[in-house]
Amino acid sequence: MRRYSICGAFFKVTLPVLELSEVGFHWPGRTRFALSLSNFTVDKGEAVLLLGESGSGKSTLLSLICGTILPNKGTVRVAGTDITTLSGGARDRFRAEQIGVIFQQFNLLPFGTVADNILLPLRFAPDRRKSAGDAKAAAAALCEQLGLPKDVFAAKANALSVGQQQRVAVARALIGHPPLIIADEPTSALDANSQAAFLDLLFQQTSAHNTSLLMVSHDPRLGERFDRVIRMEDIAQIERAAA
Ligand SMILES: Nc1ncnc2c1ncn2[C@@H]1O[C@H](COP(=O)(O)OP(=O)(O)OP(=O)(O)O)[C@@H](O)[C@H]1O
Repeated sequence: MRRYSICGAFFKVTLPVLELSEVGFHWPGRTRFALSLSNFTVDKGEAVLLLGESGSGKSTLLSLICGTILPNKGTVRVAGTDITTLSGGARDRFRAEQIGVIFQQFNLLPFGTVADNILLPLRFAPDRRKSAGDAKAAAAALCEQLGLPKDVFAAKANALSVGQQQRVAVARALIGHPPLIIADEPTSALDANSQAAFLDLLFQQTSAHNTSLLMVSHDPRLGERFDRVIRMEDIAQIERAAA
């Protein structure tokens, strides 16, 4: 938070948790897809749904936000830090500290236990570990809040149902309260009832900690649950050269 003084009166300004400015990106060696985006922000505690057709660059944008790829130009600020200025290793550590990621296929360690999977990001993120407090107890509490039975805590991830794996993926993203949660189509494989239940769980947790959420989906019906709905074409220009 910054404080500004105008005519002696102080105003507090909360910086966005995410801010991309004047970003340009194309995949190395590929000239057929280029993304440019002048400005996009997500505020603290805001839940934003990002819609877009297949191939419109949604996952590419999430990768730029997570710093797994770098833009050719522009800035990507997460919690006030321009991640394009960080080295590869520093970016990995920064991501582990600041961003909880829920992948489409959950990306759990299949032979790791539920506890191993939930605690994984804390291994690379000492500040997030501190903020989790007693990490094992925090993981167990998240399991309980997310409706995972106690006896699954020591089970291997590959022995869980899809719904249980999804809850583990949510717990892994939430542990230690990172300021930003990124979710890439986490509900695409679910029926309508399970989608609603998943969003209930996610919103309960993000609201409790004023966490920002950016979720990608193909499904505009989810929009009513979010503070803001945007389409890729509203925020980015995509150039697709002919083959
Ligand atoms: N690792 C990669 N290397 C090269 N090109 C890629 C890579 N990943 C995606 N692309 C290309 O970038 C473009 C946008 O793909 P992206 O996956 O970001 O779209 P999307 O909107 O997430 O699609 P979907 O909804 O189908 O997941 C496509 O032309 C795709 O072929």
